[in-house]
Amino acid sequence: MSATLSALNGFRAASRAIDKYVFLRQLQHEDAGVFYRLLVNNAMEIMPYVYTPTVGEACQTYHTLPIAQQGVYITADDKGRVGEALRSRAPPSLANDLKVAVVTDGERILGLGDLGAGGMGIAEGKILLYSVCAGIRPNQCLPVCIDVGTDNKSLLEDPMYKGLRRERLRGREYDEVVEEFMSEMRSWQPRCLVQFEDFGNTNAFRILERYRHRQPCFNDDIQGTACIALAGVLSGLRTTGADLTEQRILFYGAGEAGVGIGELIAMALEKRGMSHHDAINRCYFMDSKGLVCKQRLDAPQTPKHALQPHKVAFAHDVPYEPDLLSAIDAIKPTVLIGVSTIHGAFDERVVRKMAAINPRPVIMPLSNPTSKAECTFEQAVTWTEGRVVFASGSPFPAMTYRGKTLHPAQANNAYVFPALGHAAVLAGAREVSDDAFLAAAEALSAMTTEAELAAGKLFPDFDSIREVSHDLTARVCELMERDGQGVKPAGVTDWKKYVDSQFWEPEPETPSKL
Ligand SMILES: O=C([O-])CC(=O)C(=O)O
Ligand SMILES: [Mg+2]
Repeated sequence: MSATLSALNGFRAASRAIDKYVFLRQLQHEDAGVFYRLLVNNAMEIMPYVYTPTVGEACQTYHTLPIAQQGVYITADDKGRVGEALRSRAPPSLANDLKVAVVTDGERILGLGDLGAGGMGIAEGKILLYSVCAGIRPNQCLPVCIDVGTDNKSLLEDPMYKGLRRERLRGREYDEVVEEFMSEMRSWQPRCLVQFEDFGNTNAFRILERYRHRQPCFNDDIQGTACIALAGVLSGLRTTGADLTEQRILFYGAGEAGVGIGELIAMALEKRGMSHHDAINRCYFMDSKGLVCKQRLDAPQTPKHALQPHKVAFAHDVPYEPDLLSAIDAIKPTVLIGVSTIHGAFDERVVRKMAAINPRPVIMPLSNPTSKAECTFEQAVTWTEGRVVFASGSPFPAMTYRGKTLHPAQANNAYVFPALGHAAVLAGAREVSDDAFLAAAEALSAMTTEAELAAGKLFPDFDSIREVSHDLTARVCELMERDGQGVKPAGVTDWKKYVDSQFWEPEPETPSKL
């Protein structure tokens, strides 16, 4: 039996999801060749165990797992010498050849909150997808966790916890650590991308604004999620035959994902001829205090209703609504997007209300992992009598309803961030603009076939992820060149051929191992 097949059997034999994760991580350490071949050849089956949702559990228990750390820790104690620490801890092969770093500070891991140094698991999980989906060589990739402490009390009290035992660094000192890190990354750029992952809301928006025009970087939770969600909405509308300009979109949750999606949808509407004001007015947000609206801007004297800066653009002149049901009644949304991390928030009354006002309600419970999803696929199908157009953040199984097999769509960021990142590297982009995310969303939706749409799949089959990423990478390179952000390397005439020549393939199985 081949080593890859025997590894596949071992993977399948592990019973719990976390055991499969540990099995794969040990394989990665012991035989990277077999590990990558296994992932590339079985992406759809294996992805949920190295990535969302299982990676969430791995981050929660990271310090207890029998796995070898792949990434590099930078800690608050490295302040003043972060660059040196990064260089000395990264594998020597990366010294002159680093293409992508995924960095987190562990403050908001998926919807699970502050997991401190356990956040390393998410950086290690996401970085794999650059190789498996978008063909960047594994030895040109680096996961990084900036450990500035944690505000998670149970971790601080856990004798096994290996991260810094202190409250999170904040303010100027925090910014200085990040600045030192980004400044060192500049020494590898422009042909090297930084992906920010799972930072807390306030830092995520601030850091992105500070660096997005300075060097090639993006935030996956704001921009990557926006891209895949917009692609899902566009495909959903292909299914129902409606137009984006006719939609009213209600977001339950107003953090990184929600605001990122709202801004990208507004850009898509502007491209279709709407004014900025009208476009922004199609997106409504609920946060934990109720509907985001102008009244809350005008009443800063009630601090419990005050709005954080990233929500202000969406504070429309509409009456305040205290809860989701009353907001649905008032706004009559055609699309409902869950980015709240509140399990079960789309309960039977909410989903039935969406079904009562829309012949084909678009419902997207995007919160991760599965335990945080606003509703399940089965609930959405049952409560809408099979009329829902559905995409979730974490995977759900297909189901039979009234004799028909229905497939859920998974709005998986993995469709977009690896391709966007690889494009930025190949085009030597000086920055990654929102136009690139908009173009990728439209292209990804257009790649979904009529047959896939008819089966409920709003995205191309995940088993074709390498072809999809290849195509997206080339298109985004073209756009970056056209917009003057990137350039063709000397001697290159055709982006598709160039992407092809740069697309890493895992080593084939050697005959001696057969
Ligand atoms: O990991 C995912 O699938 C999506 C994501 O970035 C998050 O939920 O933070
Ligand atoms: Mg994330």
